[in-house]
Amino acid sequence: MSSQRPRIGLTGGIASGKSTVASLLAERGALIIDADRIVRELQEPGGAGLAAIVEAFGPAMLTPEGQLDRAALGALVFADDQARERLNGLIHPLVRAEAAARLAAAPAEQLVVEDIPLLVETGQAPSFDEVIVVQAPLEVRLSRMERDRGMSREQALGRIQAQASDEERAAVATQLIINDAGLPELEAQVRALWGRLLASREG
Ligand SMILES: CC(C)(COP(=O)(O)OP(=O)(O)OC[C@H]1O[C@@H](n2cnc3c(N)ncnc32)[C@H](O)[C@@H]1O)[C@@H](O)C(=O)NCCC(=O)NCCS
Ligand SMILES: Nc1ncnc2c1ncn2[C@@H]1O[C@H](COP(=O)(O)OP(=O)(O)OP(=O)(O)O)[C@@H](O)[C@H]1O
Repeated sequence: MSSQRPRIGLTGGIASGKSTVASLLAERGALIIDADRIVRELQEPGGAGLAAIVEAFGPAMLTPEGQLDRAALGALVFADDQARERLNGLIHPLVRAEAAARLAAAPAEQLVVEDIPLLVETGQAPSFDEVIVVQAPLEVRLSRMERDRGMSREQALGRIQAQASDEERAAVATQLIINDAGLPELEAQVRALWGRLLASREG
């Protein structure tokens, strides 16, 4: 077995099925580093991310209990490119530092998959040996966002437009997962991918 662990990234547009793919890989033994989860931890009261957000956008971004008002910040940044870029500039360096620390601390024998929704947007693709891209049809993604997150179609489209296109992500993918059918079909693709990742590690 090679001693050098491959760097594996997992990405895809909002509601494409990334977290589902991450869970299926975790079931097979991958360690998942979840960028969205790191963001949420940084945004807890007392976290460096929340302090930076309040400094940049003001106390209107807090609920009366002192938590991040996600709806208020989301309404601002998904309607205003400049505000979103400012938020990204504050949060992304903190996320990268925390992800790097977790990667360094991971057991050497375990395959680590970094689930990073904005991997392509943040220009990180060249740092990865593998870029797994999950894609699902636009209509399916929109109805998931309306169903699961109670978003209007306009809000859902605003988020999709704040991200890279399917073509941009496909251009840097080493593995495309097309999530356009049911869970058994998705599982079959993940099983094949896992076999290839293990084989390339051993090869
Ligand atoms: C704006 C916030 C408060 C909205 O919170 P909310 O609970 O509504 O959404 P959540 O955090 O669950 O994000 C859901 C999805 O939205 C998309 N998204 C989130 N932030 C961004 C962004 N800055 N640009 C483009 N898409 C984004 C991603 O696909 C993400 O998976 C939150 O997304 C946030 O703090 N974003 C900034 C940090 C970031 O860039 N996160 C993305 C992954 S590193
Ligand atoms: N093949 C599938 N068949 C049925 N439901 C699916 C399938 N793939 C994903 N889903 C469902 O679609 C929803 C969105 O999937 P998931 O949370 O994995 O997407 P995501 O890309 O991680 O989303 P986000 O960007 O919002 O974090 C979930 O409710 C999930 O159970």
